Amino acid sequence: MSKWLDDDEVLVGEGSGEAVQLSPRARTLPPGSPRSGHGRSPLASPRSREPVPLSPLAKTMSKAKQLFLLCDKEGKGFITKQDMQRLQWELPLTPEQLETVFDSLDREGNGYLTPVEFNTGLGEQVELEEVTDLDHDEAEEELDEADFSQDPSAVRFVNILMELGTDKLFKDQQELCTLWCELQRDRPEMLSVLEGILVHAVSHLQDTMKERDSLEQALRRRESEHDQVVRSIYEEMESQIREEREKLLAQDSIKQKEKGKILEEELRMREQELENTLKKQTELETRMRQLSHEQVNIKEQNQQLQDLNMQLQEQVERNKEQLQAALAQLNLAQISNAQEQLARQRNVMKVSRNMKKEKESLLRQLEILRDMNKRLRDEKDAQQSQKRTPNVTQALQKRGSVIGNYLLEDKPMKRQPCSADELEQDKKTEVTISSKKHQPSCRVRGENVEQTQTQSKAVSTQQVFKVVFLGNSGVGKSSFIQYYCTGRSDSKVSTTIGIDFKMKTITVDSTTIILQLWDTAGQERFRSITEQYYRKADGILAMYDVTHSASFTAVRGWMDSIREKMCEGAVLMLLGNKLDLADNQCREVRTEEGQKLAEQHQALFYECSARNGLNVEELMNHLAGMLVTQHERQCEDALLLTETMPKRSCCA
Ligand SMILES: Nc1nc2c(ncn2[C@@H]2O[C@H](COP(=O)(O)OP(=O)(O)OP(=O)(O)O)[C@@H](O)[C@H]2O)c(=O)[nH]1
Repeated sequence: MSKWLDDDEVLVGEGSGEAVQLSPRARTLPPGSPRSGHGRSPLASPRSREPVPLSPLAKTMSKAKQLFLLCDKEGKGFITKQDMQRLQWELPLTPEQLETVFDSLDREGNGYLTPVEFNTGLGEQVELEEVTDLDHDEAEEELDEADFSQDPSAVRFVNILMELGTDKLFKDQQELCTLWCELQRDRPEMLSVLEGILVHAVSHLQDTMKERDSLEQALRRRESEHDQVVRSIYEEMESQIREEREKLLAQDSIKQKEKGKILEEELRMREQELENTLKKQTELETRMRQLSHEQVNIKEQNQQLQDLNMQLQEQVERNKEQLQAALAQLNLAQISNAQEQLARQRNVMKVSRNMKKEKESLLRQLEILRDMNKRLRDEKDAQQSQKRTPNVTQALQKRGSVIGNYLLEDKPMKRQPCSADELEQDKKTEVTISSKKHQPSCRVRGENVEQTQTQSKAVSTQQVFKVVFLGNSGVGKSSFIQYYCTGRSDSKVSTTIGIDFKMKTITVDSTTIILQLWDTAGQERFRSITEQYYRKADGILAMYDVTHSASFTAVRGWMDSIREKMCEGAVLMLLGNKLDLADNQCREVRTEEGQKLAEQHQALFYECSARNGLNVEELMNHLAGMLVTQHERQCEDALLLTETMPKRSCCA
């Protein structure tokens, strides 16, 4: 144990583990001491000036303290069973033995050892060993005593010591005995001095020992008090630490709860975001699938289009070839067209020449009519005057009213030619017509002029009405006229070029009238010619094909144009032809549409068939009646106008 302490220090104490340093006390012999003893007794020994060796207990305490510090490396102030295991490198003990030592030291059984418990317990254990060691030393001393008991002087000295009661004080009695023997032999006078010194020393030693004992007791008391104080401080500190720990735990738990709530909220938000993200992902995947599907479709379509493109390119090539062939044909057609156009121009020139001639003839007819009108007035005046003076009649007649002569002689009037060419070409179709009002006769061209009624009497009731047929090419104008005039239908009717006409004589309410049926060409190129004819027509028949909507669309234009240019008082009729085909799902123009258009233009409306003659007769009778009525109204108006006008101006 001396290796842990300096030689001049003494550690005493028990339980607390804290050694109390006592100042080294010089235990010197009085001056003049002959020689120092051998080791153990301080008396008259040269080594008595050396520091007093430590007591076993102090050494134990010091050792215990160091062992405790070794275990409590962290400086906790106590050690556990695990800390105790660190001593297995310092002490020759196994871990199990160390555990046993710990259990024996931990008398309270709380699982840890304070420094007091450790040092006290260890000290007690070491004391037992010391006691054992002391017994061993005593045995050795007894052996030594046995050595010097043979000397009578030594025996005597021992007896003296025993008498003094110091036999227990000096453990190294052999040196004293040797000193005693040497003094007795060499300086017997010094024996009394030695004895005095011994007595003095003994008393001093005894006092010192008593003082030491009292100090040790005081020290133990203080140590126990200190231990108690330290223990109470420890306990207080432990309770404070526990409270603080609980407080901290409580604060931590509140904070952790708040943090937990925040984290839960955050977690919820994250979950929401995650759900949204997952939804978006699902949508995107769906969209991706759709897109890929569409892409596949588009690829297929692309492929198809490429194939189609190839086919089209091939077709284009073929078409190019065909186009070139067509161009060649077109050139040929253009040449033939130019030739045809020349021929048409010639025809137009011819027609216009005819029209000019017709105009001149009409003018001449007008002149004749005026002339006749004048004569009729003269005759009327003559008749009136004859009524008043019957003898005058004969004279007037004689004076020569041309009309009167014609009437008396029953001589037919010479007709004025409508068209010079036509009159020359077809002389056999002459018809002599006259009227009560002495309308002039006229000669017309026509293949089927029907003379239904001719009266041999001088006064004829026949009137001529000019009826013009209009409409697109192919609607059946020529066929209609053909059927009306002949009562037959002909499927092979050639298209009309320019103008053609036929005549038909009919009787309406005992009035015989002649209908001049003007058949116009429906082709657009003759439009300007046809317009000339319906300007002065008495009746206009605008025709369309009920099985051909384009013809109905065209007839609207015709109707507008007719309305603009037709004479006042002329009768307008809208005709839907080819009614025989309307039942075979071929009808393209409904009856209501035709009626509506007719109403818009204040026109009569019929649907008919030039093939089977449906409604043909009826509508023409209706038209004729309207014409007669209209004519009579015009005549009445004219008569009224004439009567109201002064005679001079009338004649003029
Ligand atoms: N089924 C049927 N066919 C008709 C009728 N009317 C005329 N057609 C036929 O229609 C075709 C044309 O008839 P056209 O009389 O030449 O016609 P369009 O209006 O005179 O013709 P353009 O002279 O060119 O103005 C002929 O083949 C006729 O047979 C009808 O009522 N019924």
